[in-house]
Amino acid sequence: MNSDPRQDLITASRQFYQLGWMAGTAGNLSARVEDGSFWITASGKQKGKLTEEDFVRVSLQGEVIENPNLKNRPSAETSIHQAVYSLFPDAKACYHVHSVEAKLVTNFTEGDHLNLPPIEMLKGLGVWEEHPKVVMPVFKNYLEVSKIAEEIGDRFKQSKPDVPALLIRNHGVTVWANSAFDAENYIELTEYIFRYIVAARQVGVNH
Ligand SMILES: CSCCC(=O)C(=O)COP(=O)(O)O
Ligand SMILES: [Zn+2]
Repeated sequence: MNSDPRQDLITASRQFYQLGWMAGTAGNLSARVEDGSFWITASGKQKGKLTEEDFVRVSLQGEVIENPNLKNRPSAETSIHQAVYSLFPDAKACYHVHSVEAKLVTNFTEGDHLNLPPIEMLKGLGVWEEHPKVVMPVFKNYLEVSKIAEEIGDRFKQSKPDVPALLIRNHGVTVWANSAFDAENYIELTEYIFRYIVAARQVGVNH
């Protein structure tokens, strides 16, 4: 585990910003350190040009334990990162982005999950079956973010998801992984899958 993951987070954030997945201040990224606490983007920062001062280190319980700029507040969505790290103790990074497609696909289901197409890219998310029937959980988007985090905890304590990712309706996608490197891959893979779902609809392909 990288003892200070902020440069990895800065690089990933810049790339996602350039791809339009973290437009303006949208999205938040975090990564854990040895003691179980995690560095997370401070709230409201422009995601294309973060510096090490634009992060806050918080404990698994959400207490701020290191803050290079006293004007910083942790991301408004820190409680979701806390829920993810509590549910998945091996997770070392948690990335949340707001692409257009991640929002669009949540309108293709009224239920609490999205069916994923049986495409090769699922292997990158750990699904190696021949004809996979895999879903991604979809959660309601509450103004009170702690309610989203609570519902994530309640649902995933009952049963773990097929893939290390979840959607929040009309909001965005969140992934978690054992390293910052894998979390970046998972964001790229999920975004590809969402683009594929949107494109398949447009040309009338039904899985
Ligand atoms: C313009 S984005 C609205 C808030 C949000 O959903 C987000 O991902 C960024 O919030 P943060 O507090 O982490 O900057
Ligand atoms: Zn968000």
